[in-house]
Order: sequence, then C-alpha cells, then structure tokens
Amino acid sequence: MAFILGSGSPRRLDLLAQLGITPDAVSPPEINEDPRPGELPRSYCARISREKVAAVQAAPDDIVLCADTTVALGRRILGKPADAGEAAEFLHALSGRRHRVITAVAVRRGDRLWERDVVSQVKVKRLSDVEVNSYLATDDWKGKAGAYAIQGPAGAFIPWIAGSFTGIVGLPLAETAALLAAAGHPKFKGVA
Ligand SMILES: Cc1cn([C@H]2C[C@H](O)[C@@H](COP(=O)(O)OP(=O)(O)OP(=O)(O)O)O2)c(=O)[nH]c1=O
Repeated sequence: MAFILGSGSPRRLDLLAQLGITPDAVSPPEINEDPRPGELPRSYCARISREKVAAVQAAPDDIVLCADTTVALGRRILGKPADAGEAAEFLHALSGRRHRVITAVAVRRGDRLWERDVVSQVKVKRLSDVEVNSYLATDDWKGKAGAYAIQGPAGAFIPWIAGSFTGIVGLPLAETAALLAAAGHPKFKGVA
C-alpha cells in the first residue's frame, strides 16, 4: 500500500503533516476545473474532488487523497483569480459580507470511494481600496480560491468564521482523518 496525495497544494501537504502523515508520492492530477453552466458551488466542489481522485494513477491497493476548495458567494463560484484585476474584483465582492468556503475531500482505494464535504462560513470586514491594494501587493492571493488565504495576511480581514478552519485552508482534518481511517490507512489502524 502506498499513500498518494493527489494535490500540488503545499497547504494540503502541511495539513497532512499535522496528522503525522507524509505521502509516499505527490501526484497532482490535471483536470478541467471549469464549472458547468448553472452548476451550484457545493455540487461543483464535490464533482471536482471526485474527478481529481479518479484522474490519479495508482495501484489497486494504494490510497489516493484529493480535495477541492471552492469559495461561494451566494450561487457564484469564485475560483482562483486569473490576475490582479480579477483578484481585486473578488475582494471587493467579498468585502463587508459573509460567504461560504467549501472543501470536498475524496479518498479512493482501487474502485472504492469515500467522500465528505465541509461547508464553512467566513465573514470579511469592509475593505478599503488601500487595504485591497496593499493585500494585492503581497501576491498572497495567487493560486487561492476567492483571491485570499485566511492563514496569510488576509487573516486580518476576517473577524469571524463558523465551521472548520483547516477546511478553509484546504483540508478539513477531522473529516480527512475519518476518511483515511475508513479506507484503511495504517496510521489509523484500529480507529475506524
Ligand atoms: C479560501 C482559501 C483557499 N486557500 C487555497 C486552498 C487551495 O490550495 C486553493 C484552492 O484551490 P484548489 O483547486 O482546491 O487546490 P490547488 O489547485 O491549490 O491544488 P490541487 O488541485 O493540486 O489539490 O486555495 C487557502 O490556502 N486559504 C484560504 O483561506
């Protein structure tokens, strides 16, 4: 049995390390992450994590873990911003409002699949143009769904959350541990 992390996200590697798990291999899948017309954020997020885990090459006994983090403003999906202009648009849209951050986790072993999604709520304070511009200058928004990362300088913009902090960062640890135990990861022997 090898444990394969199907993710190029350094956050997910760090969060797994918090559980005391180091993957035997890291193998980020290449899939099309475009939402389908009219697709709602939660079903989109679950579909993408499932497609990611299906796209990773593995032996029948290997355990593969993938996840997807989606920022949802109402029915709108805010993906990773293409450039600073789009990041500014996202941050202004999030300013002074609550939104949801969904992280779906999928674990596969052979043709068996275990999945969970975790929905958290995040409140962003009202942001001035100066705050948005100084955050954009940090480049911390790059590669982050919704154009921010709560674990970075944007933490200063977030007075309140409800849900899973690790889920917002990219991998909800309680649910991930439960999925890995169900799939028979040796770290959780005797737990499931
Ligand atoms: C909202 C939020 C997102 N993010 C990150 C987590 C994810 O890495 C990223 C969302 O993109 P994802 O598509 O979930 O993941 P990824 O492309 O980084 O990695 P891979 O598909 O290979 O697993 O945004 C934070 O780090 N902090 C936050 O507060």
